[in-house]
Amino acid sequence: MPPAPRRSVAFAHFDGSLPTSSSASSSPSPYPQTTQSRHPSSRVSLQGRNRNHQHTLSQIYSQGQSQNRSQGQGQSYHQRGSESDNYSLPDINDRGEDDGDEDEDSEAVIMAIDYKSRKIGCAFYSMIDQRLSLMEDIELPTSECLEAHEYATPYHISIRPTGEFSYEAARNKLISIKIGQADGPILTLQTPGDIHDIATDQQRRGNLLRLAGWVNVDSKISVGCSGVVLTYLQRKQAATSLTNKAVSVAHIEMWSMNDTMFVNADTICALQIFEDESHPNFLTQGPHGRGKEGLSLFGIMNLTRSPLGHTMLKQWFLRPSLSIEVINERQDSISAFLRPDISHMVQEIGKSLRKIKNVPKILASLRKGLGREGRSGEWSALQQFCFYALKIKTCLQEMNGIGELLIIKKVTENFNVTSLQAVGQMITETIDFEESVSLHRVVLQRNIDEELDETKRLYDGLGDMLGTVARDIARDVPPDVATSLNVIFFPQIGYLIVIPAQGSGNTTYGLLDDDSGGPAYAQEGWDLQFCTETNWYYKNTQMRDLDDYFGDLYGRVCDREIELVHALKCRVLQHDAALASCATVCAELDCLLAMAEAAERYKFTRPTIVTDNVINIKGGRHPLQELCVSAYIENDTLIAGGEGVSGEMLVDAPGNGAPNSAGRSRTGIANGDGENVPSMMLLTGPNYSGKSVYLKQVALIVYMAHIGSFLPAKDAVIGLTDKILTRIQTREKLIPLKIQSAFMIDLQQIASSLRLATRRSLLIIDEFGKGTDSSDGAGLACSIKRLISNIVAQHSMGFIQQLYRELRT
Ligand SMILES: Nc1ncnc2c1ncn2[C@@H]1O[C@H](COP(=O)(O)OP(=O)(O)OP(=O)(O)O)[C@@H](O)[C@H]1O
Repeated sequence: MPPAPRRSVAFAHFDGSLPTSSSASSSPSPYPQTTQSRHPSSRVSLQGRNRNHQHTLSQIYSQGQSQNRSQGQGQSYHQRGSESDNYSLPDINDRGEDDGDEDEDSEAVIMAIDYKSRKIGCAFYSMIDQRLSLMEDIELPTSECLEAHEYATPYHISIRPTGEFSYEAARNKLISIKIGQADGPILTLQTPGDIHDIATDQQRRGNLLRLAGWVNVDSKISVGCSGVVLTYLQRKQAATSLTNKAVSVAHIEMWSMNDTMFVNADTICALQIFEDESHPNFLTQGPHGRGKEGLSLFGIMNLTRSPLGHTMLKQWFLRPSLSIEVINERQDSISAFLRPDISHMVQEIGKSLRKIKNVPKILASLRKGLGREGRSGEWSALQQFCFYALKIKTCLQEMNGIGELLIIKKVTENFNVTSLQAVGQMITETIDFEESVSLHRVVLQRNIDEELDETKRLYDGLGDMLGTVARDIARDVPPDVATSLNVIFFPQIGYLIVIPAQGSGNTTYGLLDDDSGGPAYAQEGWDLQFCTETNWYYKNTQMRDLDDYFGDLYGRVCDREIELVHALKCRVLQHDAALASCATVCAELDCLLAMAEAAERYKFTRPTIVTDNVINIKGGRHPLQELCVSAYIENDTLIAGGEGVSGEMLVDAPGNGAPNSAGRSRTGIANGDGENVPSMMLLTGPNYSGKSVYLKQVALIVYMAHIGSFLPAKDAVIGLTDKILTRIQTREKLIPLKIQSAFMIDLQQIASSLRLATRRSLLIIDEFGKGTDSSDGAGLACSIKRLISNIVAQHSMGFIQQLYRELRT
């Protein structure tokens, strides 16, 4: 794994448009609250830019304090920031004149971004509404690893020292400050010196509990980023002496990226989307060892053939899409790849994909410069990639009737035949793979360079030549020494005469007459270089002539080969962009083929994705449970968010032996046929009747629909759903302070879910309140139902599994 880039922080001043989020404050947000209406500029500042330049995520953005501010100052800020990790924040006083412009400052957004252990976290503070927003930590697979790059950005960037990103320090900072009244600021930032004296232990505990209800304190990297932002604000406040204008945090919230469904760690865990099992091999266990996918949705659907496909599919699973175009496009491709008449072609493409290695990683390694000339395995992987990419393109072109697919368009545009052929040919003509394997280094073909060929020829004949020289020298030595005299070549030392050490019965001749371990023979003019137990090594004039004339032939071969491989690398890297984009499309193709294969294997069907706020599943199944029971009973679901009126439906548990009961609809929302469609469902039933499985089944089906997959259902109409929120499992171990009871964790989970829920969220609640007295639990369930009804009044969709019979009666 490449070393994690150093941590960093962004200080950004956007135009005031932010991604949507659910706030801890009840005050109306000036920003659009629906996914559809998110301001595009927030994507430019965070997603748009960083999607193209993932590397820059490890840097710090601070958009020009204003676009008008002198460029020189912005640049020097940037440069100073890039000089050293220890670069301190811009001297606020230095910028005093500019900061005098309070209007500009009041619209500033300060953002911190951190990348650590393959996860990225982010937090930002918006001056305009005193809002501190934290992101769920997002996993970035290795191929997307961040590298520090210099980009010309319209932001002020400062790389901050690692210490400022400390999770503990950030959490302590958040909980150490007095939290204001509901209608006042949540946090009032004091100067750094004051901060720890403010809250009592009891207040700190209370603050932590409240904080855990607002944001996911398990998103450690984002929490660390929020600490950096707060530190910046504190310093700024201290430096500008705006004592009468204390910096306050009025809202704390979670935010998610545009066009991505919000699925937090609780949901991923509760729905078994990923399931890390420690590897059976002891050596690969541990914090940095590779895990093993257990029984999980990703585990059963990851039928990708290439490492690139695996990585991309994981990304698709981690970030389900909210773009109906993206989802439909994936579904179209899956439908096409399932056509029986092209199945043999699809198989061929699958075989080709299997041969494709992690090309972006190889290219990144080649890009790193001199000394990184690639191993023969990497060159072979690139060569194979070119060959199989061309084969895939040919196969796709031969498939009739699927030319309209976007993936085909992408293949046509991104599989640059000229580049692929050129790179493939260059590598084939240059590298001798058989020799490379046997010699464990990159060996080049003959006939590509005269100098290399000549040196190799000399090197190949070196053994004979040295034999001739040895025989020549042997003429002048006693016969019994001549038989064992030799001439050899040592790298670095050069050509040497080898005389055996004096053995038993040997006579000592010449200069040396030591009969205890000396050489068998030595001549005048022979300079001793070194000796071992068995041999003595000399240089004479002849050896020196050989050194001068031939030198280190092997070294010359290797040096020349390195030069030529470097030249090859430079030529190949001219096609870098073409190869990288081709690899990305191959990964996408691999994911689509994997989803098509999963659809066929598990009998999934194509859903209809709509913008209406509805979930209508006919004959739905739980994709994992159905693999574990001999006969899985299918169940229907119909809920919808409607205009104005909230609806709820009381249904009996679907049962694991009987088909889903119809359910008695109460105040439902009328659908097109005049029937009432509930927007909330309360599910009751005896133990072991399949309630939990049913709830998870619905959530999983909605989740899978947003990945673009086919679904385990006879038929489904799924409305775009911005969040899947769950209160299913109590994940005690992730809460860092042991001041919460299991019941408190339940309450926090439900509190944060209710806070995050919007009109298009799916909320699943199972076994809530079981940690307390049953009458208290029933009361809590009732109040939560009422709260949900309020959200439902804003047209959200929700499920509650009600465990209390009291409520039913
Ligand atoms: N639709 C189904 N078809 C077949 N088997 C099912 C179905 N749904 C659930 N099961 C099986 O029934 C068992 C019980 O399911 P589940 O845990 O969801 O019940 P429950 O009602 O939530 O139980 P409890 O009230 O004890 O929490 C599971 O082992 C599951 O495999």
